[in-house]
Amino acid sequence: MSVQQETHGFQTEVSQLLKLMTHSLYSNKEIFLRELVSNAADAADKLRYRALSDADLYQGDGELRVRLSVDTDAGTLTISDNGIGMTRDEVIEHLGTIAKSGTADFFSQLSGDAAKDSQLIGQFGVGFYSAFIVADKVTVRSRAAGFDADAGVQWESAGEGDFTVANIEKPQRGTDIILHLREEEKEFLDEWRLKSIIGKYSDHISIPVEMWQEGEPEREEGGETIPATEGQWQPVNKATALWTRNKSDISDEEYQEFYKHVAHDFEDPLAWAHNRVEGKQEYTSLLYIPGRAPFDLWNRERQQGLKLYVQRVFIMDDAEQFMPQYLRFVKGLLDSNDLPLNVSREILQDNKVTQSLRTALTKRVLTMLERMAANDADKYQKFWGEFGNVLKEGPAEDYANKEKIAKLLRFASTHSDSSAETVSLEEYLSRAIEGQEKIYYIVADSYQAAKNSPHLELLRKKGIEVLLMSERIDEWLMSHLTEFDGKQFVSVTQGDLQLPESDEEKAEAEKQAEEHQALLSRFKASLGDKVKEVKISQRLTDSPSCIVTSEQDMSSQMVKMMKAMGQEVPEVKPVFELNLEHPLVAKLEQEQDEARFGKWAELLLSQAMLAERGSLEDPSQFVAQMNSLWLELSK
Ligand SMILES: Nc1ncnc2c1ncn2[C@@H]1O[C@H](COP(=O)(O)OP(=O)(O)OP(=O)(O)O)[C@@H](O)[C@H]1O
Repeated sequence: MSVQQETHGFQTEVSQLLKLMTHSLYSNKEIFLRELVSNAADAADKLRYRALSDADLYQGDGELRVRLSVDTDAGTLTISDNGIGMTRDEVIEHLGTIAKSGTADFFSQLSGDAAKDSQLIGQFGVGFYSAFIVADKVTVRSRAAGFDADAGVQWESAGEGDFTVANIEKPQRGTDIILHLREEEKEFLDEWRLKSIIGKYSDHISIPVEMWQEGEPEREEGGETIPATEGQWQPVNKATALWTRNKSDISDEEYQEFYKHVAHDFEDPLAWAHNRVEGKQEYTSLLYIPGRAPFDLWNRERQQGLKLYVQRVFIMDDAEQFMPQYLRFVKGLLDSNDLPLNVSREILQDNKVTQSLRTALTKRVLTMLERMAANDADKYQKFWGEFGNVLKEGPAEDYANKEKIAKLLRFASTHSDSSAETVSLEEYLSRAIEGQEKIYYIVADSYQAAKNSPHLELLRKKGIEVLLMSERIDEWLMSHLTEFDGKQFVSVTQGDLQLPESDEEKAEAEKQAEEHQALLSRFKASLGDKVKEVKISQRLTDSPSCIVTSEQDMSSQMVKMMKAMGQEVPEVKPVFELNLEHPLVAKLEQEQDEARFGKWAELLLSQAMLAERGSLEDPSQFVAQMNSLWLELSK
């Protein structure tokens, strides 16, 4: 008997997800069981946690477990737990909406191409809704811990546009998920098939997953009477929390499956580190590097962090205090013996134990990445492709580990002709030329702009490698990364390059500066306060001129970034550099007409500004000047 039946529509994204799932996950249908058992285990964890402060919640039933049962006549498979359960409001909220921020954006990216979308959906996680991969109707009966039998609720849906909810009597606490299997999915009624799926995906779940074992009548065997046995629920998984077992007893597959449970991911992780620490601090950690960035990695409201256990008892999901922001992609768990069982987010916030755990775990992740980089370059490259831009936040956030993080960075460079970020700083230094004391880099709007920048000309000629950066985060990174292995970073668009040069070269440069002092002064007089200074360039071979910013000023790239964020930026006057070898500059030196000289000088400056900044304050003036000179020349 049910009362107060209501019909609700699914949130649009849920309807989209349901449609997509049935089309794109057909090749790996059995994962629905992993997802539902994983939810049941989470529900047990949550109840155990709540019961720490209110033992009455167990209502005399503290043996938490999941049970699978089949009804071959009805064609149903039921996954039943005695965990925390759900109230009517919770059922409506949790099984009708997706509570992740950024979900709508995510769905707007889907292409309609099943193969592509199934890749994306793995990033998203399907959880409960995976029930509809194999069922054409799903009934959920739940009763929240702490309520009486008449507070049960029933949810039912055919997975199309809507679901119904009604109040019911439910004698036991917890949740039953009843799958009305599609005609072609009846294989999931088979006991052996179910056992093998549980063995494959759910061995590591810390509560028992049980199936009913029929009793046997009394029988005679070899003249002996074997007494009748009664039917009973039998566990079919190992039911010990994976991280409490010995490393040597755990297979890679088990680690991988456990990852999918804690991370709600579909794909295998790239690497993991499982450590038990005893002594002053006692804890076990199991940390994973995912194989792919989640869809909401850059979403500020995204939940992140480790699952926290205290003495084997689940305390909370997404404990973000144990990892710095720049390692926010790390998944896994921490089981501490030093934190109190009643620990809350507030207590964690400024707690000494938290601090030292965070330091230790950060180090573990960095070591894991170092190992990956050293032992499996391909894998590391995959990691870098997914999470490199997050790791670049590291030097700004974590001063103590700056050098370690710097070693893990990868860049594009003039050494290869590819935009792929593969060059490490150690590799860069191993190719430094004789006398090169600096690490040269350029930050530009795109790889092409960086690669073709006139500022690189002389360095190219001298065979000095330059790191080419063009990600949004790079300017920020470089404002915090000032040296590596005792060598300073130098932006090729800023200040003095301090290139290695011989005594003759030095003497030659000084001589040139003296000889052409008049030209420099003429330029300065003509351009006035449009420029800070006019200099002979050390960087150019092919271009006539370029602008650079002096070391104390904000770089052009930083100015652009601040402006894009709507910030006021003080005007930065460029240093104007001339290439004396260039015929245009040589010609100008001969120019007698001061007015004409002025026009040429302006034009050169505008060109250099355009090449460096990508835009001009007054583009139409530039065009007019150009046209007028052109006309004059063509006379
Ligand atoms: N067996 C259950 N007992 C109690 N609550 C449950 C159960 N199954 C699901 N829920 C509730 O429904 C919510 C949604 O479940 P769902 O599996 O869709 O997402 P999730 O587990 O939060 O994350 P993911 O989608 O990544 O698996 C859960 O967070 C939980 O609150």
